[in-house]
Amino acid sequence: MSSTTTSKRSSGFTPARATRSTTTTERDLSSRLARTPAPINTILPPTTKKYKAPLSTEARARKGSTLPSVPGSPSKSRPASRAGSRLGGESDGLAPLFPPPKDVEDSLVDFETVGVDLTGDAEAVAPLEQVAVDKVMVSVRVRPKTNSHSHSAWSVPDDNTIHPSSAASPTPPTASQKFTFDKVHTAHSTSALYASSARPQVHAFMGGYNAVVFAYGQTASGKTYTLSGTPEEPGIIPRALRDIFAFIRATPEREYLLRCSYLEIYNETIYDLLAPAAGAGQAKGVEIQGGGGGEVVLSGLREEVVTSLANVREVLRRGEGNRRTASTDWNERSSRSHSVFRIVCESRERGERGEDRSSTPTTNGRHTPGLSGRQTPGPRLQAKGGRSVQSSVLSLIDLAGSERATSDKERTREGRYINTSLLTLGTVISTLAENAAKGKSDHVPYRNSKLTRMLQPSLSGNARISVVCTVNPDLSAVTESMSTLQFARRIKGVHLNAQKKEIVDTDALIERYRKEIEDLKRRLAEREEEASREAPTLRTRRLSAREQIDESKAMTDLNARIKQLTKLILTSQTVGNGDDSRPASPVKIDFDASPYQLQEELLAAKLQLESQSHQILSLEATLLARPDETATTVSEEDSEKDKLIAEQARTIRELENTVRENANAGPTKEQMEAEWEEKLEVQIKLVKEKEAWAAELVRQLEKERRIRIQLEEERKALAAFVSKFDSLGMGLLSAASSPVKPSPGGAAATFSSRKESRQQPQITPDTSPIRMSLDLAMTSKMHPSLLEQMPEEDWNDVSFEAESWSRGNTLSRVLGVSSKENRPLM
Ligand SMILES: Nc1ncnc2c1ncn2[C@@H]1O[C@H](COP(=O)(O)OP(=O)(O)OP(=O)(O)O)[C@@H](O)[C@H]1O
Repeated sequence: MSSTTTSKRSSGFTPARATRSTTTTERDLSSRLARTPAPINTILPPTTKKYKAPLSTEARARKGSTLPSVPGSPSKSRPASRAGSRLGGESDGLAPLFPPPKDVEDSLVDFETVGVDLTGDAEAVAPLEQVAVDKVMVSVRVRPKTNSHSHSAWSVPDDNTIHPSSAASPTPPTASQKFTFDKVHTAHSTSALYASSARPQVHAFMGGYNAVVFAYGQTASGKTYTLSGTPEEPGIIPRALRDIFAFIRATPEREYLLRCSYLEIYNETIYDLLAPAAGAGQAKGVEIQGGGGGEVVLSGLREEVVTSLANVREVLRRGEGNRRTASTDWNERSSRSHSVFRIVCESRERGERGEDRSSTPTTNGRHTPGLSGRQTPGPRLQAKGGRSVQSSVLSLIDLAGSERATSDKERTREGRYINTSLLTLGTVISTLAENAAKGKSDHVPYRNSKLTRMLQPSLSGNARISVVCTVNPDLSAVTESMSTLQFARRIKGVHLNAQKKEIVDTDALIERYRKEIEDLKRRLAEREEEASREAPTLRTRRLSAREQIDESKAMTDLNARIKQLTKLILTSQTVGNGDDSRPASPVKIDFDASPYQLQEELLAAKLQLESQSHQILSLEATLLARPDETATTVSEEDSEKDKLIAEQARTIRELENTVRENANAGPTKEQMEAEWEEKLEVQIKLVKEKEAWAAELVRQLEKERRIRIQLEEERKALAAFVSKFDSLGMGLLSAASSPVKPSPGGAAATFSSRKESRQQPQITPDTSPIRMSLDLAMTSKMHPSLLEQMPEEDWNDVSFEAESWSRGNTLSRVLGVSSKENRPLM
């Protein structure tokens, strides 16, 4: 069992179901209304027509009814009207005050059966004030047993009496244990209860009286079920709303403005259930102002203008969704607050075209009758002094139930607030009843709780009040049920004196709207008149295009505002059947539109028609011009298209696959970059090494080149010397004295033979700084030594300078001259 406070969302009723039944019945009603003069008000005196239902005590008594009398039921406090006596049958005309339909649908028939045929006789109208009820209407509803095997604690011997059953009390009930009320209900259905206990208040409200209906009782006794109901069994609130709209439809001589508000009193704070933040629990509290004998003003409470049943249902649903409910030891969805659904109704008489009838009095001071030719209380009110608007409030209250302390702290705290406010309500009621019974005027502690303070104007007399006390049939709840019945008995003693409220035109919203509409219409007419004074062509020439657009926009705006305001004011013609399920009429004529606008609309419609017929003609022509093979062409085209589409789809699939594969298979870009960076570094390192090696190689080559040059020079010098030596014949001389035997051919031949065994300077791998034998070998091959490059014949041509040779020990030193100086002599 959850102990959290939550929003109550599901209670309500099924719009569709409620709607269907309404539609049929209300259509019947409309047709009947068209045939017969419409009734003025359901709470007006009756005709001689039959009534099968419970009449008030007095009516029953007068009629000599066989029905048992109802002790303590509402009594008439004022004299019967002339109308009542004149109409015969019912002597005082009060009997149908609580018309008794079998079902809610029948309620609509009541508008006809209750109606008074007053055609042409204004004097026959019974003043509404004179049919005021001066006592609270009290009903008891015993909830059905949840366990069929258990015994009910209560016996209901007739429609008005209740006492403890033998299961609850073995001895016969004493007088104080027998309770008599206006009605005792035991049925599962709310239909009969609504008809007897709430509809009269709803009708009084529509007639200009404040009215209050509230449910009082122990927790889980059925208060919310009675007020809100279920989708299958609508409660008092949805039924009342349906009746309100039916009432407007049946009253063509008046126009209405309806506003709704929905609040709850939780832990002694008032919350607006329609405030946008209400659902989030952040709604600002509502303050009660005034109340000292006058009206209370609920400052900060949002009121929404409603124009249809669907509209008001939406408001109701929204508010119910924001109510605080929680699971308790006794009720799975217990209301943790008192909730109040309020409807404000402003109404006034209307003329033939909706204008203010009160402003067109006839010469004899009376007012022109409406279309139906029937009279309403309106003219009489007007005669009292100037324009007036009736304003009334209907409050439908679902009180939280009294309860014992629970194991849950939060629930106990809530329960304490609930019990305190209910106790205050009980005290207020007791004091009021005592004051009324003993003619006293003791202080009434209205201010001790928000609930009683808010109800002060109603409880102090200025409202029709109906209370439904709900009773739990369980034997375990006898004490609480007894206490509920005692409260019901006490409240029966409270005296009421409800008065109609007439407010001056400036205070009423309906009047403000009507005035604004009239003002807007006047401005529109002025503009039209101005426009019609000039010929259209002249006007078009005089005004610039911009001015024409502005003017047209201003006219449209004026018309839109007029329409908007007109929509808010409900009349029998404009109010829908409420379910919004009937398809809209194809032709909608706005009777409030100006001739100028109607002409404009007509012209636009004609132009649209013309252009549409042109379009149709040209389409027909195109169709005819098409060759017969259209069908095949079309199918071929279609198959081509299909192919193309299939191909495109395949390509897309392939591309998607490729993308997917690529995404899965290959390394990522980052990985590639890292890998390539590594490779690049290796390459750079290699290049650097090669550069270093190349530089070293160049250095070695330079060195070798210098050595070769030197050797070359030495060789040349030597060759020159040898040749010189030979030419001087010194070779033979020396050979004689030399231990070395001169070879045949002289020094040149010796030189030549020695050449063979000559040693070449080599760069070995050991000498290379980088020890790359292969490269070095290749380099040696690529760069052969200069000696090797010298052609063989050159050696033979070499001549030596004998003098140079003789001057030095070593060859170079011997030569001691440049190669140029030692150039061989030719
Ligand atoms: N007349 C009835 N017929 C059938 N079921 C009913 C009737 N009255 C009450 N119930 C059922 O009894 C249960 C309790 O009713 P409900 O919530 O209306 O009590 P409550 O008095 O509003 O309680 P609380 O004060 O805790 O909010 C609900 O399940 C409701 O459907």
